[in-house]
Amino acid sequence: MRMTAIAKGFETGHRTEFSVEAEKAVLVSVALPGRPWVLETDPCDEIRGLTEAAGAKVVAELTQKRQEIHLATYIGSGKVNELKELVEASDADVVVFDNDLYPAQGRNLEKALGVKVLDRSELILDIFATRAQTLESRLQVELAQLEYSLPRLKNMWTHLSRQKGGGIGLRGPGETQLEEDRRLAGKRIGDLKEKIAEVQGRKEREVKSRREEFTVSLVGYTNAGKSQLMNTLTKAEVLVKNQMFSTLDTRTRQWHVKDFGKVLLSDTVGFIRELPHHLVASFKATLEEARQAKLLLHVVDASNPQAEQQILAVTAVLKELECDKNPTLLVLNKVDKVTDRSTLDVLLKHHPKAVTVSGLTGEGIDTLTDTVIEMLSRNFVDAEIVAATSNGKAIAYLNAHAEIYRQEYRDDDVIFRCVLSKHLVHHVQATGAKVTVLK
Ligand SMILES: Nc1nc2c(ncn2[C@@H]2O[C@H](COP(=O)(O)OP(=O)(O)OP(=O)(O)O)[C@@H](O)[C@H]2O)c(=O)[nH]1
Ligand SMILES: [Mg+2]
Repeated sequence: MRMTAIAKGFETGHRTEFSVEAEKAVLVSVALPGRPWVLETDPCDEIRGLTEAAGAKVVAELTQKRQEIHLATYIGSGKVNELKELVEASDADVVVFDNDLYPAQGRNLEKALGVKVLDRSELILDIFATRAQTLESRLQVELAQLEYSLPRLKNMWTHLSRQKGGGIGLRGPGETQLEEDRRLAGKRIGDLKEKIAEVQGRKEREVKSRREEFTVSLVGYTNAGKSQLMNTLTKAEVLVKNQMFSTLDTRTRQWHVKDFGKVLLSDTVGFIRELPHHLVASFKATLEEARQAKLLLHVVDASNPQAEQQILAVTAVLKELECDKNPTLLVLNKVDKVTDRSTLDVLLKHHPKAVTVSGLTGEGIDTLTDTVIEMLSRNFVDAEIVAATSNGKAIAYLNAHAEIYRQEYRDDDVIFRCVLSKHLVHHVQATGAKVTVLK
């Protein structure tokens, strides 16, 4: 089944086999020592949201607490039987695991249950595949899907070849087909990587060309309210939806910040805990704006009981993307929806520098704006720079990196008044120019 999916992917540019549109789904979430949240009041909350985002209808849910996974079927055999009964009673078409399965576990479960089994990564990849609109995100999703499927393909192949052990003359068309699929998949991965590297290079240059501008990126957990905040701040009309992964492509809009000037604000794809690693890697190009932003606004749904864990998940992804050194402001959003004030107080106690807002009602937006101005100004200085007219290095450097608002010549010197990123001051000084910080 997975192979057909891959073969199809070659023609259409994205996989459709795992699409769970209008199907009835049974959810399974397994609590393991590293996944404590499964024990909370609504353990299937997130996987339910994901399944619905993929277009399926949830008909039943099952949870199990385990110390370690069952190697063959992830859950124990008693639970497999219970799950089978549940599948039959609810006439389900698909079982969705909130955990990631080994390829063999997926196959064993499909055999035992008689229905399709998807794991968490496959489900997320499926949502991305059906949402990807631009060429860039389609390439990125296809690469992530192929990379996720390839080991599964390999595994199937070894399994078959072992079965046929020493089978000279027994090599059937099945195996040839598998080898062929594997070869094709490998080649396609290579082609995709090349194309994505091209996109990435173009994107990096494009974003770098805006380096003198004040660039701010909205990042955060999926459904945290990033797009809503973008609309409120810039009067843009990007899609806002109570659905996970509504936004896949980065959108940049001008934000006119009172008393400060023009800022470029970007809305980006949302993150999720246990985000498939391949997806993070292949979405680097889409997240280039965030990687090069002067300031990140980390948007949090403060009304979600799991807000703290979501903050941790986002921080982990930012680290993987090497964005963890960018100045970041934590924005506790959806305060209008917070019913229990004490949960907000706990969040503020852990993150005393955070600001509280509601992208929907506009509450707290002024404070957010003031803090953004303060943070952006803190990283930049107004400077007067005196360089000899023969100091080509300094002049080229300033033209490339500073926002020059006045330039005059005196004797053999050229005098610039400009706004410069603080950490660039010593680079300019290193060229022999004299830098005076004005404020
Ligand atoms: N009550 C309330 N709801 C909000 C607020 N901000 C956003 N929402 C709702 O939350 C849902 C998600 O909002 P989006 O702005 O699409 O979230 P996002 O972070 O862009 O989500 P993805 O693009 O899917 O990652 C929508 O139903 C919004 O109407 C807020 O301040 N208060
Ligand atoms: Mg969005």
